[in-house]
Amino acid sequence: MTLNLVVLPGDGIGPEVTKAAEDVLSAVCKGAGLELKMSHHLIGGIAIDETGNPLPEETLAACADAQGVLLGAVGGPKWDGGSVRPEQGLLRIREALGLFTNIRPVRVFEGLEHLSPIKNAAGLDIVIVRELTGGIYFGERQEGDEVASDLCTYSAEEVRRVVAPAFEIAKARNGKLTSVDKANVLASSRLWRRTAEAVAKDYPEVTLSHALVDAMAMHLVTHPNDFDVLVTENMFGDILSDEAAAVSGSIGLAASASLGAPGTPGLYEPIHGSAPDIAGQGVANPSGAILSAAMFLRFGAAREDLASQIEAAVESALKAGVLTRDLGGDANTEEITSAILERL
Ligand SMILES: NC(=O)c1ccc[n+]([C@@H]2O[C@H](COP(=O)([O-])OP(=O)(O)OC[C@H]3O[C@@H](n4cnc5c(N)ncnc54)[C@H](O)[C@@H]3O)[C@@H](O)[C@H]2O)c1
Ligand SMILES: CC(C)[C@H](C(=O)O)[C@@H](O)C(=O)O
Ligand SMILES: [Mg+2]
Repeated sequence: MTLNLVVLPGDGIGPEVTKAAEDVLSAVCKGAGLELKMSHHLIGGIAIDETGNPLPEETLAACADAQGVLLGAVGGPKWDGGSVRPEQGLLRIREALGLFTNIRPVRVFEGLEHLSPIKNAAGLDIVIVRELTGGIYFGERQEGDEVASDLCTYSAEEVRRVVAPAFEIAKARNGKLTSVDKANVLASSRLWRRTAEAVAKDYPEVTLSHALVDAMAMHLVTHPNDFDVLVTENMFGDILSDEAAAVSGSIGLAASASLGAPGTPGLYEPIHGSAPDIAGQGVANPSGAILSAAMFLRFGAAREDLASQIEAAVESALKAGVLTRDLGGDANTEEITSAILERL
């Protein structure tokens, strides 16, 4: 069997962390007798520099043909203020591939409990399911000098199609789902809540509760262990997932999978950005990218066994104290990657 993966390294630390993830994927596939074909394409700032377009047609065509896409990160100060922005490439690829479900697991790894900024995070293991192709990110935008607006629109179908997989994930875990919204203010959130309630009827084994996003932001730093699976709209999910990742010790640890209709290619990327402050130094934490590669094997290749192998190797390297700077250590990207490779 051949796995066909498109790699989009992007900007800043993107190429540093995707290189580490590629090395790990190659090793695991080789060990399992799987052929892994990888091709590299442009996205983000580097794509603007080379083609004027943050998502060249050629990149999109390659992604549409692949089994999965591994992305590093896009953006950076070089392109800030320009009329074309690297982030547009990322939003366009999510939209073009129809990646409406973004799965962002967050865990406090054994041995790293002390790195959490909160005292009761030990054992944290939650999954944030973020809607990824709707809401304020994709609504009508008006940008004037004195007035600007971004419209947040959701249809019931857009809510249903992301809430349903969140229920599936909750059903396979502890049967607990929290839907996060701002239903005390926003009409789109009231539709979100009603729709979640309607979908709940198909999942009698899952207990659905609701939380307002401001309170949820607080719960994540006071008693995050009370939660298991969260589902929420695009912007709330963006913010809460960075917060949850910080609670786990570092944003460098957090992975994600963005999925669309069955049979279509998913996008696998760490949740962090291009980290311009450390780019080019070889010190970025590649764990989020490597764990995203594991999610590719799980969701894009149906190889749960190989995904678990990678996750166990990452956990073991971290537990052994091979830590990058963001985790208080002095290992560089290459050293943590080697430690993970040794454990595979
Ligand atoms: N998916 C993406 O491509 C993505 C995601 C978020 C931000 N961005 C873009 O990235 C650029 C920088 O954004 P930002 O600074 O707000 O967020 P960021 O996630 O890039 O960085 C925030 C902080 O976390 C640190 N950090 C992030 N990833 C790390 C890693 N793997 N190892 C160690 N430390 C890490 C950085 O050094 C920085 O101090 C912006 O242009 C933004 O739009 C892109
Ligand atoms: C870079 C940006 C467009 C992106 C988002 O807001 O979705 C990022 O923050 C993320 O979390 O993937
Ligand atoms: Mg984000």
